[in-house]
Amino acid sequence: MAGTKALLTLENFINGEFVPCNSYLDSYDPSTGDVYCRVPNSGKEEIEAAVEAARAAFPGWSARSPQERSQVLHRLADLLEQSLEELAQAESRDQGKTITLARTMDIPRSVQNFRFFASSILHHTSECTQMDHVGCLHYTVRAPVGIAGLISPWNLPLYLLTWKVAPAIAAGNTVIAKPSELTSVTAWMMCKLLERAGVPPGVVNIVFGTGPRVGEALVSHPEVPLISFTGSQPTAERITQLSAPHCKKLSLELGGKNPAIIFEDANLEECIPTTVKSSFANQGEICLCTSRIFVQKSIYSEFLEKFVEATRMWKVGIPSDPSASMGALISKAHLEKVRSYITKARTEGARILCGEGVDTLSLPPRNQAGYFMLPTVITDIKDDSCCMKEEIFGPVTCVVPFDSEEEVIQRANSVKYGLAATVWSSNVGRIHRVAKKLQSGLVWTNCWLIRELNLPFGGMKSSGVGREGAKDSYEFFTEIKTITIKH
Ligand SMILES: NC(=O)C1=CN([C@@H]2O[C@H](COP(=O)(O)OP(=O)(O)OC[C@H]3O[C@@H](n4cnc5c(N)ncnc54)[C@H](O)[C@@H]3O)[C@@H](O)[C@H]2O)C=CC1
Ligand SMILES: N/C(=C\C=C\C(=O)O)C(=O)O
Repeated sequence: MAGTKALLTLENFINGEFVPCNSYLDSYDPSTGDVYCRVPNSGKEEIEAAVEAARAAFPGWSARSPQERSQVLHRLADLLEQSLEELAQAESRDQGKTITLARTMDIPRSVQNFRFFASSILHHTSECTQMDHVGCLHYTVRAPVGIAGLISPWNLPLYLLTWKVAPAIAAGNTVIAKPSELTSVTAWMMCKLLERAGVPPGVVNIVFGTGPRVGEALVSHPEVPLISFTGSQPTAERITQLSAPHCKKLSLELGGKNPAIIFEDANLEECIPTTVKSSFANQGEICLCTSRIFVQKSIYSEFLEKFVEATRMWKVGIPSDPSASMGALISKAHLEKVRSYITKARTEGARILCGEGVDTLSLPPRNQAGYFMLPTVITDIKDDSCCMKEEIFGPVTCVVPFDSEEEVIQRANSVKYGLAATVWSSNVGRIHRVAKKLQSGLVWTNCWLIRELNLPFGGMKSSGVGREGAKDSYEFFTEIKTITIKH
């Protein structure tokens, strides 16, 4: 444990109050490798206290009208927006992402998550059918499920936490959230705003700590009937096992091995910068990032040359540098894992065209121990290489050629994941055909990461179970009942 004097020390937020913990974890600044924060190392005891608070708050909160809950969400969105700069600085320091990304994407999207669900909760309708021949009318009603367990990852900390908290409380649930132990700061900062927004004590409880300890205590708790999780596939498997004895409702948003398919009639002027971004945004630490680029043979050489040139312009810098496109990776262990894939690719005879081991990264002396690496492009790699099959979750992308539409669809679908694909072509018929055949929950054509929050978000195959979005999140966070009236 590092010296604790100047360290930022977080506390759990239970029943509307900050509560100290008797044990703490070190949290690192990814840009320097220094410990700068202490995160509560909570366990069963803290989960018990949070469950008690959430249970007590449920009758009052769930009885409020959607309009009343909506107003609270709007107030919270406004307060987050007023703190945008402070939150962006904190997110960038805690996660290693650039300040520019935190300012323009993470925090604005967190604000938008509350505004979006504050609005969408007002517009749901229920179903009604009639059976005149037996004198019956049938209709459905929905009710909040109860205490929602929300587990979020380290790559988009506040963005993904609020994407769960907002729909859960909008629908009338009370929540216990567990952010990643690697990036807990902005969740803790949000807790400071809850009372002013009018969130009653116990409606939002945030308990910090590790997955195996506090995460499992939350998942296993019999009074938490639903778990919404975003993270890795092995953790999802564990959560599924622990939930099974209780038949919990599960929403699992997992990883990807996302293909970009680039046909010879693609507009490369748009495709290249967007594919650099889709490969390396947030250090490649977004489940939607591209990591396999299939390019039609006739334009392969041209694409590769221009893509590598554009990748070399994707500036790696310290997170606080507003001109940087990429900051530091989340942790030393993760950096080593990502690098190990490049070593494996090299051993298999693949070529590294730029980045790790090819180009030189220059950093200020203070940041030499930070978790930085250059965006890396691999080619001459086989489809069955681990770099083409496994989620690397870092700034590494593979580029390979293809001949025909049928072939590329089959190769794009040949991994266990099915989250997000991009297709680049100016032939609209082909775009529809290919998009339809891809085993992918999301297909972006001639663009990437343009989000329509109303529509279903999520993956197929090992990329997850369930969808999130206006209607999908509402359905997940409520139980439906069918009522029959004989008249
Ligand atoms: N959204 C995504 O697709 C993400 C994918 N990943 C992938 O996962 C790999 C490992 O990253 P991790 O941080 O270890 O991801 P993870 O899946 O272990 O962590 C995500 C969240 O789950 C919690 N958690 C971990 N074990 C748990 C358990 N047994 N019960 C309940 N909660 C648990 C963590 O504390 C964190 O809050 C990454 O290299 C990346 O490939 C990681 C984060 C996000
Ligand atoms: N779930 C993830 C990203 C979601 C993005 C969005 O909702 O826009 C992830 O990277 O884990």
